[in-house]
Amino acid sequence: MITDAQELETGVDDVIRFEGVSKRYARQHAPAVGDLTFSVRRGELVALVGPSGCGKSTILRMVNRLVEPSAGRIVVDGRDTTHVDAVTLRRGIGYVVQAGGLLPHRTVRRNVATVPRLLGWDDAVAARRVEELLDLVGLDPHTYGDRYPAQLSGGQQQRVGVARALAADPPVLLMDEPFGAVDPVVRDRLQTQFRRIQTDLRKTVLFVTHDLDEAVRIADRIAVFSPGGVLEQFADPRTLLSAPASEFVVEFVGSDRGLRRLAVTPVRAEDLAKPLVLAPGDGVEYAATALDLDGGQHAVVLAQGRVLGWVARGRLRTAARSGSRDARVGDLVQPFTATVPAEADLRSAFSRLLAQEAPLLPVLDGQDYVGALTPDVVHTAVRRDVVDPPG
Ligand SMILES: Nc1ncnc2c1ncn2[C@@H]1O[C@H](COP(=O)(O)OP(=O)(O)OP(=O)(O)O)[C@@H](O)[C@H]1O
Repeated sequence: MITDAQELETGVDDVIRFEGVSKRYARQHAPAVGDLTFSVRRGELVALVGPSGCGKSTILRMVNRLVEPSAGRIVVDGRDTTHVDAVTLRRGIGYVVQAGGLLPHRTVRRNVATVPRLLGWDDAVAARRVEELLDLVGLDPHTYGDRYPAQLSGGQQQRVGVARALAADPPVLLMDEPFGAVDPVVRDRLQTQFRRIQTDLRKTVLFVTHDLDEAVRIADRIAVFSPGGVLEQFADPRTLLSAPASEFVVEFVGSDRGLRRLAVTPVRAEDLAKPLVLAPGDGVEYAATALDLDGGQHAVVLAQGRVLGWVARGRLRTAARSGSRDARVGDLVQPFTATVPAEADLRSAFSRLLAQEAPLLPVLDGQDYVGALTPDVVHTAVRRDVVDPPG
């Protein structure tokens, strides 16, 4: 039992706090984790990354006391975990492992209901909760509820694992390589879906992954560890990629960190290109002259604030030279096959740009045109982060 006297002060927002925590396994010469101090705020997703054997799983498993620290203490929600009965502690903390860690002889429903049953929930309440959670993770309860884990794909098993960890609505989730056992396409989908769930539920999450790109995509902050569980840097993804704090982190994030940074760099209105804007009714002679004066190679064609497409300077010149007095910009306009939402990140925006023929893409805030994305815009935005790192 926890008494008020045992409640420990934490920073208002700290839900998990490591205070000088070390772990030395029996018969191991070097510590797996050495003198670790850091904390995770309420509603935050922190990814633990680092090379194999650097102590990530050990750190995670000390939170729910599957591994006991050799020194220091871990405070969860204001309580020193060593003062909480380990079984009670574990029931209050969701735990997701690779491949879902499902019980093979239990149906999906029974797997998800594991903790509610242990907590003695009423059967009807638990059953309702199970349906709700399967829906949340995108599995139709009627189709999948009565299947056994072996009758599911890897990605589906993983989703059941997430549903099971969320079943008793724990404030804290520990996830150990949860998407490690599925192929990259499924992994991508699971990450997106989990990020969406997390935006709604705002759990406090510790997430172990080998995959730096996964961490960059889903984490609010990333903790990079070197062998011996040494915390090298703890920062938001953009700062980590823009301003690595040590040689070890530079090496770990790799020479392509500029590319990785695209995923966490927003498209900013002030960076966008502002090509000449024409109307479909403008005559081609006027348009060709205007574009010459503007100095750009392309113009965007708008009608009542809506994007119709683009025209190239060369095409306008040719049409103007051919002397057709009635020719209008609207006759030459080429539609965009894609647009970029203003809230997009540069990685998705740039990949849309690469996938189509036009040398620029319109960026839209809702339906409104706010500027154009070009390769130069991408370059400027990424360079700015290097010169002027965030945070
Ligand atoms: N039960 C154990 N007994 C002895 N040594 C252990 C035990 N569990 C882990 N270790 C050692 O502790 C160190 C850290 O292991 P841990 O599994 O925490 O690392 P990790 O970063 O999660 O590795 P990986 O990314 O490969 O899963 C390793 O050197 C490992 O061999």
